[in-house]
Amino acid sequence: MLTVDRVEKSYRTGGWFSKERKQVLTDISFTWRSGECLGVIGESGSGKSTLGRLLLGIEKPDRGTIVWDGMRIGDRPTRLGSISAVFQDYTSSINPFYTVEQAILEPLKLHNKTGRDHAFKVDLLLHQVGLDSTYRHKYPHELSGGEAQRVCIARAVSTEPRCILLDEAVSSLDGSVQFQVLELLKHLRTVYDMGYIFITHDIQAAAYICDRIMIVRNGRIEEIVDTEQLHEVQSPYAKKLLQMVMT
Ligand SMILES: Nc1ncnc2c1ncn2[C@@H]1O[C@H](COP(=O)(O)OP(=O)(O)OP(=O)(O)O)[C@@H](O)[C@H]1O
Repeated sequence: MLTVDRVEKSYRTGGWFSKERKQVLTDISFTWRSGECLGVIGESGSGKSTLGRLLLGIEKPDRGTIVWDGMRIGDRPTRLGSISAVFQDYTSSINPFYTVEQAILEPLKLHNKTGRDHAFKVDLLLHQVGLDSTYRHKYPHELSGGEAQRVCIARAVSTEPRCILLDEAVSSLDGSVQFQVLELLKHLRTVYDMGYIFITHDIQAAAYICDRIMIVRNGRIEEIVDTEQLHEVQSPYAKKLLQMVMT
């Protein structure tokens, strides 16, 4: 379980010596339950990716705590094997000089988990994301957007984390490919018994894959709602956001 308690985050604006700061996240508290898919939706600039970086321990909050099963997510041993990530920009997510096999093995090496059976493991992961063994020796520039994102997903899954944070992971893909990757994520979730934190501005994609949806506005949580009750959101902002996509 991931518990976020009264998290605040601001960034310095202006130059190095400026004392002015922009508040990006304010009083963020919620819980991610093991195995669930929690959507985080909001308009551009609402602080979704900043929240994602804090949840991954890449950045620290100014105030508040983020705790994974009682341990701080900022501590490397806590997050290794617990949470991994897939980002929107799949082209820069993979080292251009790495083959697909090297890219997939990278996190396993970090975990000292590369055994003699690594070729088998890569084949299995490729198969699970819908790619065949011939992809092992390809380079990123030889992949389509959908294929590259599948490789990123295989890499995120390789260490068998309990949660994958997906930050706009399907947003750059076109319609049918987006749908295929959402289907793949649904499938992998059952195979690996894991959950997701699904950051997106796309309510429809979130509604398709998520159990609960957290609506973020100007760095604050506006509302958290079960996806089944999405049409019953309470706050005027959430209602407006929904109307915009439903019409
Ligand atoms: N490292 C940083 N330094 C300064 N300001 C930042 C930094 N990262 C984010 N911000 C600011 O924080 C605000 C929220 O950005 P963030 O990327 O978290 O929003 P978002 O909801 O993910 O937006 P988008 O959907 O467009 O990616 C923005 O105003 C952004 O300019």
